[in-house]
Amino acid sequence: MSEEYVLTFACPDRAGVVHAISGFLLRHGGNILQSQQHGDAASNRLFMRVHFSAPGDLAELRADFAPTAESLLMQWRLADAAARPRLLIMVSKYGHCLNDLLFRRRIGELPADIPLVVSNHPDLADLVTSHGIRFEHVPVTPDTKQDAEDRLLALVEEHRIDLVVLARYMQILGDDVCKQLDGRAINIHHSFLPSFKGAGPYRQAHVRGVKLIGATAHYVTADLDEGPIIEQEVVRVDHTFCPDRLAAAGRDVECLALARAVQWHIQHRLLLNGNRVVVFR
Ligand SMILES: Nc1nc2c(c(=O)[nH]1)N[C@@H](CN(C=O)c1ccc(C(=O)N[C@@H](CCC(=O)O)C(=O)O)cc1)CN2
Repeated sequence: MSEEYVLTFACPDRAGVVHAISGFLLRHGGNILQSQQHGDAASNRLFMRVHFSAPGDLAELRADFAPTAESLLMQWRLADAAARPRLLIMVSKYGHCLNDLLFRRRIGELPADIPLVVSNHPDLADLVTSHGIRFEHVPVTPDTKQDAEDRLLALVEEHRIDLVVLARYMQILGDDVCKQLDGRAINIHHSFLPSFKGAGPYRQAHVRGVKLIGATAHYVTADLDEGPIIEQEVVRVDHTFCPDRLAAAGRDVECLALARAVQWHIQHRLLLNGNRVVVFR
């Protein structure tokens, strides 16, 4: 019986890479469903995403592909396209992005399991439990920050989490957590980065008198709001918008940018290229 898989890789760009991929697929009776590639001139690296169907199993495919990947100096991943990833969502007091993701999961648009939601405030417990999902309140103070982050990593391990989603979580994660979650944590920043990093971007935007505000979904790194950008969305504003109205206008674009980024990550459409992201939409 054929299963569906997604092969993603990056490697030094050279003649013969696509030939090697097609040879691998032919050996396994593979049928390409979607293939995308990007040749990055600056780094002379080739990025590819190949969605294909093939009989056989993941372990067998991985074992057969490994020597090819090694010979081409590939950074690669071969995933089961039907596997349901496990998400841990983190939130503070603003629940619009959390609510949007929970709704998308409930209607089947977001094909992922959400074993639990973690928050440093109790405010959104009812929303989470109304979806039948565990809510874990992990308060954060300067004295408890390390314990809170240890707890987070323990929960990630205990629940076999594939992706941590910071859905307007308003605490800065420490260097160790960021290292442990490298490439596996996405944040929604409520500005059109690189403008207005850090706290209070809508207040900053109001002071600056901007005519566009936006939201940026990015991978989390130790450098606050500097992580590789995955998706951005903007909305027009004007001089009549106070900071609260800017925040209200921003809510929809925050939800949209984050939902797209999470969806693309779990569909294996995102490949890191240094501090940039190749997005095979
Ligand atoms: N290591 C990282 N941690 C976090 C990131 C990140 O990119 N790297 N993104 C933030 C989210 N964020 C903006 O999107 C953000 C959150 C919090 C702050 C901030 O100054 N927080 C204060 C406390 C605020 C409060 O208690 O209400 C602080 O931590 O001192 C700025 C930006 C999530 N974490």
